Order: sequence, then structure tokens, then C-alpha cells
Amino acid sequence: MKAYVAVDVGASSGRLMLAKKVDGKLELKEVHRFKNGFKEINGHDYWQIDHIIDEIFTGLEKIKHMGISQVDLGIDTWAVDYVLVGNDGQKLHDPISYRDKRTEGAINALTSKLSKQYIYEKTGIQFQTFNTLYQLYTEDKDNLAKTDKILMIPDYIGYVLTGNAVTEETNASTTQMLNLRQGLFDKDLAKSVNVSQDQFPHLVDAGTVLGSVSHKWHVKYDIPETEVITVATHDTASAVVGTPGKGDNWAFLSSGTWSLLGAELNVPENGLDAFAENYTNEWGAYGTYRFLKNIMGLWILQCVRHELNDRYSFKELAAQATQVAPFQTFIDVNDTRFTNPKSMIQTIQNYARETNQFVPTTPGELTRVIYDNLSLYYANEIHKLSGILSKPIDTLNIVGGGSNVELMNQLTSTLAGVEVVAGPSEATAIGNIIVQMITSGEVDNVVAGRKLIENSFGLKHYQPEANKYVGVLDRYCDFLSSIHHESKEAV
Ligand SMILES: Nc1ncnc2c1ncn2[C@@H]1O[C@H](COP(=O)(O)OP(=O)(O)OP(=O)(O)O)[C@@H](O)[C@H]1O
Ligand SMILES: C[C@H](O)[C@H](O)[C@@H](O)C(=O)CO
Ligand SMILES: [Mg+2]
Repeated sequence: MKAYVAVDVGASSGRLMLAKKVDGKLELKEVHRFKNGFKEINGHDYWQIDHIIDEIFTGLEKIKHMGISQVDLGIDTWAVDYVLVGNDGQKLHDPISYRDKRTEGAINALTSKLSKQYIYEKTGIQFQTFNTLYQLYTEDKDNLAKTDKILMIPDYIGYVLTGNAVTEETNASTTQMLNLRQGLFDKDLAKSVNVSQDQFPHLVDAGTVLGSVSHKWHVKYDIPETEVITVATHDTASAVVGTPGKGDNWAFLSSGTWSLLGAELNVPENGLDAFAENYTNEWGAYGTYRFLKNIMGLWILQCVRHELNDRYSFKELAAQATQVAPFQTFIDVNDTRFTNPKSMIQTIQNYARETNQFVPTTPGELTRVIYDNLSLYYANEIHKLSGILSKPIDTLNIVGGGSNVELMNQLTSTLAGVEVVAGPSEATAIGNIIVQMITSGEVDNVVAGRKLIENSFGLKHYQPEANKYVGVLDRYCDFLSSIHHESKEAV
């Protein structure tokens, strides 16, 4: 019986999950979990990439000590960030986090030379100031001149493990540098940020065999024989593979540090409506497209919890939120002030004061405001998504850590008027495993993989509650319109 390992590293935590197919079900075991996060050093926010790699080897040693001598392994992480590798094959420096302030103003600077319409028509990718395109635009030019390879985070980890360098396409699409029609890095866009196309290793599809973990690591660590498969290395792409959606009218919500809400398409949708709403066409596994909107997500609550000295678990905060009256304060969760403030609690409270609303102070009130407004934002986006795609959305599959929050699952179902199917919370790791199983031939395709997921993990269903919160979503949309109108006037 083959053993598979998913290395899933999100912005807030990483984990190694061991999986096997037993009696027609997928058995999943969390073998190792570690905290992830960036450190501010000399004014920049750096990921601790060597720590992440050490933790991966720690997890692999645990698997070997379980008596498992051979595994297939896939790596998925957050998007857009990269490592610059010099001619000596070593990183020039630790990767800088997408939340670093270096890209502030970069979109306006670059799009004063290349219009947004031009870039969106080529790439179909959303305008986020942290996209690789804008990070490279602000990158140290001397460093770029010394760069032999630009490796996206999961590709860099695969390179360190095996010595083989590739660029996996689902994560490459988040750079906003892939040309939709050519299926390659766009020459003009690369040139506009002082890099050449060949500084990115060749593109590969999700499911490609990368190679074996190098012998040198077996000398240093007691680990299994490990074959690395380049899975859908953007964590959200793996999460979508691991989402057990059915039929044609389902949408996904990958709910973690970020909330990624969208639909899986067979052709990209980069028309005027999608452009106007800043929807993105990130590439999915097996020739699909992840048409989605980035929503600030549980990052906001992660920051609040950290400011409270991690005194409460997320489960405890969720329980406290259920004791607080709903919809006392509206916030635009995608307001850039929530991107990486010094104090998230003060930012939320100042926002409430500026808009003459109830000011949350207790952990339960703060959590409730965050859950209420994420649910409202999701409901509003589901209606927009349905309009852009000109098709009804009748089911929202919520996966990731956020799918554990019953309050939000139920609020979203009622506000959006759709069924919510919640789980699996580890959909990212499961999608990572499914791609490995398709490559090994143990699973035929994604449809079969999603059936296996549905049969293996308990999913929870939520239906809209009749006559509850009537008119709240309309009030929220009016609030957003008034806020955006005022901010435009303020410019
Ligand atoms: N039992 C729980 N109760 C309430 N909230 C939870 C629970 N478990 C996880 N969460 C929420 O899920 C979030 C983490 O989700 P998830 O594990 O999918 O993120 P991640 O994979 O670490 O990071 P990323 O989103 O960058 O991939 C936490 O910030 C928390 O808000
Ligand atoms: C920048 C984020 O990593 C990216 O937009 C998001 O899709 C993600 O990767 C969430 O983990
Ligand atoms: Mg994750």
C-alpha cells in the first residue's frame, strides 16, 4: 500500500500529512505541524525558509520512525513569493513576504507605463499589490543581475530537496506574468520588471514527477526514500482539487488566512465585468482555471488573537462570538488598512468610530464583527460571481480552517441563500495527495478523487434560515457603496 505525504505550508502554519487509500477510503494522519510566519529584519518582512525546510525533514524523520521506508511527497504553499538563486545554486537572501510594505505604490508606478487593461487582457490575473510582478518591479536591481533562477516558494523547496528546478504553473499564474494565450511567461511583462523569461525554470503541469530527495539529505537525516511530485503547488489550487464540489453550480471558498471565493472554469473569464470586479483567473490543475476573488480572510482574526497574546484558541473565540448580537458594525474587510497594520484591534476600532458605529472591545465582540463581515462579504461576492458567469450558484463548498466555524457557515448560507457544504478543513493537503495519487495511477482523475474525498471525510450541510436577517445584506451593500463613494471623494 503506497504512502503519500502532503507538505502544506500556509501563511500561518505548516503541516505534513500522511495518507493511504485503505478499503476505498482515504486515511489521513497529521504527522507534524509547525508555526509559520515572517520576521521583520532591517525594515523588511522575511519568511524563515530554512526553518520551514528543517521542519519538513523533522516530519519526514517522524514518518521513517513510524516504520515507513518509501513515500511520494508533494509540496504546496502560499502564492506570489519567490527565492532568488545565484549562479552558485544558493539563495541570495531569505524570501520577502508579500505583506512587506516594499510594493506600496508599485501597481500605480508600473501601470502608468503598461495599462491595467493591457496586463489583465494578457494575464487575466487580479491586481494585488503583492503580486510577483510588482515585487520584482521593486526588487533590488543588483540582486536581479546576480540571479540565475527565480524560484517560487514551493519550487524552491523542491529544488533544495531534489536539486531539480522547475516552475509549476498553478503557482506561476499568481505572478501575473503568465500569458494566457501563449501559456508562457510574457516577454513584455518580464522585461518591464528587468527580468528575462529564462530566469524562471521551465513550466511544468501539476502532477509532474520532480525527482528523488538527494542522497546528501539521507546522510544528514533518517528519512524514507522520497519521490517528489510537483503537485498543484499553489495551496489554493490544491485546496480546489480537494474541494468535493458536484455538478455545475457550485462555488468554492478556501477559508484560511485568506478567503478565496470562486468557481472552477474550463476557460478563463477575463472580460470587462471580471476586470471591473478584480476577479482573477489563477491556473488550476489539469487545464482548469480558478476564477476567484481574494478576500482578506481570517488573517484579521489571527492578528487580533496574536494581539491578545494568543490567550484564546480559535475555537474559544468562535464560541464567544456566538454570545454577541449580530451585525452591530459593518466593515469592508478588503480595506487595505487591514493588510498588515501595527494593531489590528485599533484599526477595527478606529474604523468603527470613523463610520459612527458600535466599537467592539471584547474578544467576543471583535470576533463577531470579523465573522459577520466576512459572511456578508462572501454572500455579496457569490451574487457577483453568479452575475459575471451568468449562471446560478446554488452551493458553496467551504474548506480550510474556516470551515470549522459553524457560525460563519450558517450565516453565509442564510445571507447568500445557498446551501453550504463545509469541509474538509484539510482540503489543501488532501488535494495535494489526490494529485499524487492521480500521478501514481491509484486514482483515475479529479472527479474520482472528489468522490473519494466525499466518501472519506464527514461533510456538514447548512441550509438558509427562512426570514432571518432580512435586508441585512442590502444594508451592507449600501454601506460599502457609501464608503467607497466617500473614499473616492476624499482623493
Ligand atoms: N476549530 C476552529 N475553530 C475556529 N476557527 C478555526 C478552527 N480551526 C481553524 N480555524 C480558523 O482557520 C484559520 C486557519 O485556517 P487554515 O489552517 O486553513 O490556514 P493555513 O493553512 O494555516 O494558512 P493559509 O490560509 O495561509 O493556508 C485560523 O486562522 C482560524 O481562524
Ligand atoms: C498571496 C496569497 O498567498 C494568495 O493570494 C492566496 O491565494 C494564497 O495563497 C492563500 O494561501
Ligand atoms: Mg492553508
